[in-house]
Amino acid sequence: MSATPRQTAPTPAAIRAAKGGTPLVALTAYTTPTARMMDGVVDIVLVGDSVGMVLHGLPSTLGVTMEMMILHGQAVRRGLGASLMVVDMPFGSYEAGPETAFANAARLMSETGSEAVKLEGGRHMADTIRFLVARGVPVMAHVGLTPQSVHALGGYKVQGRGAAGEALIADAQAVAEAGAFAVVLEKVPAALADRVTSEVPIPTIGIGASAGCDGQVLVVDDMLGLFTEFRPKFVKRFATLGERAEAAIAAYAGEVRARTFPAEEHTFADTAPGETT
Ligand SMILES: Nc1nc(=O)c2c([nH]1)NC[C@@H]1CN(c3ccc(C(=O)N[C@@H](CCC(=O)O)C(=O)O)cc3)CN21
Ligand SMILES: CC(C)C(=O)C(=O)O
Ligand SMILES: [Mg+2]
Repeated sequence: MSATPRQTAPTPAAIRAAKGGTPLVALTAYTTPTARMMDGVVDIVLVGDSVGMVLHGLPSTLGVTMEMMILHGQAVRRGLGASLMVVDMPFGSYEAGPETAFANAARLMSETGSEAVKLEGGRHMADTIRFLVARGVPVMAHVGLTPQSVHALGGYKVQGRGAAGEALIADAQAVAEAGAFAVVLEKVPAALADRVTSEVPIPTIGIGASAGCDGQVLVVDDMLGLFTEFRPKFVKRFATLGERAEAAIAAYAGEVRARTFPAEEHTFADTAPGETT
């Protein structure tokens, strides 16, 4: 939406209205300092349930709880003032029905201060999205590869290839018609992502989709090279901070063992005029 850092956060309505313009920039964040680094530089900050895999070592997003999303959401909120904050609804918190979904969405928003929630699913979640939107909960939808369905899908596979493309378009149309202000398209063929983007009236936010989407999202630890357990093809490493961190930790261990750290500059004399620390 803007090249220079934004001063105020866009509203969900502004995100919706940005369809077809300058691509929307989204990233995940899970902590205050990371949120501060991206505040106003990106349009949307997503407290993704990927936090379970990225920061907690879980094997999938299925074990992520409301309590985890609330704790990380509160941390991110403290670091943000000029980007829209969206919190993922965790597995099990919205699928049973609209009422349960509303209770949990309201809890996420009231306890974290987020402006919106995101949930996974297309046509089968349309009634729930409509219910939430009618009650003041802005909803970002997520179709294509929906990681909370990893076992039902049989892995983190490309979705919507061949004849399955029509069903994916119907999913994206359904969430738009239900009132979602944007939709994440994950791991779908580029040509399908372009078709969804041209046919669906809300912004498409791609991850493993296409540059033709109305915006892009990545997991921040992936693009910084901090998370290296697995690397989907759609991840570009804009930095290799993990390697640099490992080198720094090894250097520290070496200097401690060689007694070269701490050096004199890191230690304190018994008396020092004017020194208070
Ligand atoms: N660090 C991280 N990045 C993500 O993008 C991410 C998470 N965690 N956790 C939640 C979900 C899981 N996601 C994933 C996970 C794996 C692939 C993937 O492409 N995995 C394999 C292929 C597996 C297969 O084809 O069955 C790969 O090639 O790396 C894609 C999205 C996206 N989300
Ligand atoms: C990758 C994004 C879209 C997500 O859902 C997450 O980080 O959990
Ligand atoms: Mg997620």
